[in-house]
Amino acid sequence: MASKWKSATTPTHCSNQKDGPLTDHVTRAADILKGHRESIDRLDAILVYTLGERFKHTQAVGKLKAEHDLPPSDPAREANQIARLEDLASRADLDPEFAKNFLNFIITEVIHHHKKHQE
Ligand SMILES: O=C(O)C(=O)C[C@]1(C(=O)O)C=C[C@@H](O)C=C1
Repeated sequence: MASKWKSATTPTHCSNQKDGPLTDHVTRAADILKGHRESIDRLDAILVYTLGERFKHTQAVGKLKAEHDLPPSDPAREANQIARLEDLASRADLDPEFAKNFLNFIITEVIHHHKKHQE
């Protein structure tokens, strides 16, 4: 039975003979897929290390806020960050709505950490 992957990479004009043009296409597609996946893995590592760095700073901010009795959240700062990220996202060919949701997701976690500092 033909797999989903095979059908997605097999041109309609391709012959089904063993070791023929079909094999070439499949091998080429597998190489291309491997290259993309290697890039994706590198970029995922960058994302994880970048987030780790960001949380180091926000943990320090959380401590500072707790020590000085400052509120965990700063809606004005968040509005600026979101506007800036939406602009960056459009220039980076990333959906601005996705960028906004992603930042909000992270900030929600940060505020949760900040509140723990204040307990
Ligand atoms: O800049 C702050 O005051 C933070 O606490 C950091 C941060 C953020 O994660 O960027 C988190 C919560 C605030 O509402 C705004 C921004």
